[in-house]
Amino acid sequence: MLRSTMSSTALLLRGGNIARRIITQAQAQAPSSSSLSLVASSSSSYSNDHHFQMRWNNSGRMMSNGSYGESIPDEYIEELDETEGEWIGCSKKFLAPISVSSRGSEILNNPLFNKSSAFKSGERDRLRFRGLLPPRVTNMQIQKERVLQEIRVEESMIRKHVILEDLHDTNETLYHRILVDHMEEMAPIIYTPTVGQACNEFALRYRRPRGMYFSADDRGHMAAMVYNWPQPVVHVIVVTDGSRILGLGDLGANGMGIPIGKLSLYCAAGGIAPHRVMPVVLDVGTDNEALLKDKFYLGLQRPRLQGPAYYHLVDEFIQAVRHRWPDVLIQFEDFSSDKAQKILNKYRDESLCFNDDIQGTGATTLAGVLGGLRAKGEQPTSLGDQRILIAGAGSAGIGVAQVLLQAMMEHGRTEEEAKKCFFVADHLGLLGTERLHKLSPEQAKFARDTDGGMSLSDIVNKYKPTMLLGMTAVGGLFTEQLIKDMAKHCERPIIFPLSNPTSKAECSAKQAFEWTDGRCIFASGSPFQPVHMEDGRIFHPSQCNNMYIFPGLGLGVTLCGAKTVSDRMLNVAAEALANFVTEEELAQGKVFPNLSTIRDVSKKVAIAVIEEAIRTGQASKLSQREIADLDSFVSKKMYDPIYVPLIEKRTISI
Ligand SMILES: NC(=O)C1=CN([C@@H]2O[C@H](COP(=O)(O)OP(=O)(O)OC[C@H]3O[C@@H](n4cnc5c(N)ncnc54)[C@H](OP(=O)(O)O)[C@@H]3O)[C@@H](O)[C@H]2O)C=CC1
Ligand SMILES: CC(=O)C(=O)O
Ligand SMILES: [Mg+2]
Repeated sequence: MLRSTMSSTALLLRGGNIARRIITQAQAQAPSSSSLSLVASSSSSYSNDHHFQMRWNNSGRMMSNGSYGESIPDEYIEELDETEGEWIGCSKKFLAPISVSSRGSEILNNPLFNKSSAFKSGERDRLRFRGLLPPRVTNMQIQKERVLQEIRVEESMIRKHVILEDLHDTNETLYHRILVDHMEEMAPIIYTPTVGQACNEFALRYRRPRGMYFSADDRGHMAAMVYNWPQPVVHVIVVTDGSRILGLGDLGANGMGIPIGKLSLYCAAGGIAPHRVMPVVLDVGTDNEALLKDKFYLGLQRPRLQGPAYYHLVDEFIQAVRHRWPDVLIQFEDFSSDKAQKILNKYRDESLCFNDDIQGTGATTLAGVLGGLRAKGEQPTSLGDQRILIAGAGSAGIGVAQVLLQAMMEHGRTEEEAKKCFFVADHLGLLGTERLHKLSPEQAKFARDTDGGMSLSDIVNKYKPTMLLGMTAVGGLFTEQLIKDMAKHCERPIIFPLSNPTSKAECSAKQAFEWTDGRCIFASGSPFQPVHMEDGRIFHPSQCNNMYIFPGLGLGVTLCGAKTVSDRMLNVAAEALANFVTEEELAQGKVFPNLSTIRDVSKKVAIAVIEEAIRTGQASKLSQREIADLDSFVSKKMYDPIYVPLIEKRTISI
């Protein structure tokens, strides 16, 4: 955008490219200007909130915020000239420099700032590490190719994971660039299924600190401990107590791999800046016998805290982080189901938090189910006509049931009518009212008056469900007979084995397609390869994983300043995700968009969530101008991993 007056020209720019060329362009357009102003909104890197101005006058003098000026150093211009970037709209994208107080090897050892061989010669001099790097300067593209080559020649998924996490610990910008550009290939490495193995082997492979640990021994210290975190502002925390990591059970402090993996997705898929996230393990001990005896295990080797002592510890942690960062979003992740719902119920109305396994999974599955109905040529309103068998009555199973129930009610069903659509089973069979006293209030809602204890197989044959959703963490639970019975009663059954990692999936994609002769609509928690049938048909399984919801949900609520995460927000997030699936994808049997589009998905989810926040008066941070163009506002705020010029703090302060 170019604003011009008689005496000055201001360019409003975003992102990054070449300062000198911008100035030249502006001079050409406004040759009579006596001064030029570049207003660079640094949404591009490091920050969702840095915003500063740099001004140059026509004789090449640079003034920061108009108040202080000096000549632009030649090497600085040269460096910006060489910077990669792209044009945005009619204007040049400008890389807003980051001023740093560190120097020399401190910068090279800081993964947020390090660019390794991509540091230009001017930066090497100014920041005093000339000679500490090999002389040849390469760009990010070359670096990316080298890492991709290293990953691709490696066959073991865990070794690929190690390569990527090493990069994460040394150069976050390159790490996130690779995730953004190759999400489909990288997600199974940094996330499910490989993150399961990474957690199992976390202590063995421990290298560098990442995240924070609050342990049972830290009681009374947490309010002070939060100030040990080096970043002044945190937007998103993912916290686990390690008690139910994927479907792998109690992994104690080894569960740290999950918050780290989820937050990588927050940055790459959701556009939250990496220095604004904090992975956390609440180490309350472990009941995993093997870990209690493992000499390499790094968590507390004692039984888990239980009862009031456990909840006091959780509370101390929440109060501590809220004290330092009142607006931070807390995502509860992989807490065992007995604790998960209680913690959520306690904090959900008073602070910005949600439980990903309950609510994120619920919203994601709703989107998949709506996609499935579309694929069958049915309207969303037909949701309330479905018969839904949910195997697994833990956080995930009940979370999905709650979100689907809510959606049915939004489509006009009463709660009593909607509840009749559900058949929820645990390892004792169908939840029935005869064991209400043993069920949580959330489970009790789905208990049926008749047939309590009925097996999955009997439920399928008696009630002829149209959907079979698995959240049991029991690999192979969906047998050939069960799936064939589903297909006998329903032309196009929706079959979602959602347990993670792959070894815990209730059935594989190949099994589901083969046993239904290709008629099922399939999605799984962990990814499966396309299935090639003997008759030559190819089926494309989708991945139904909460990664499609939480990054956008988090982006939306943190950008708009929401105080809580409401049920409606989950519902609109699910609809935004469902609407993103194209007719072409549906025709291929996919009910989720391709992972390569996940940043766009997250943007749409964030916008839907913000619109809901605006509707309910929760969007306290937004100006009228931002509200008027949410698409551009959210796009601008999304972190994009590109190298930003580093300058010494004394030159310009942000
Ligand atoms: N795809 C995704 O996005 C997500 C997937 N998940 C996955 O879902 C799974 C479950 O998570 P969560 O709910 O927290 O775990 P829980 O352990 O709390 O729940 C598991 C449930 O499965 C039941 N179950 C166990 N065996 C059987 C059986 N043979 N038949 C029927 N039900 C059985 C358990 O019953 P009982 O209590 O009686 O033993 C329990 O109700 C995990 O594998 C997790 O990775 C979770 C979140 C998101
Ligand atoms: C995906 C996820 O959150 C889980 O399996 O727990
Ligand atoms: Mg989880």
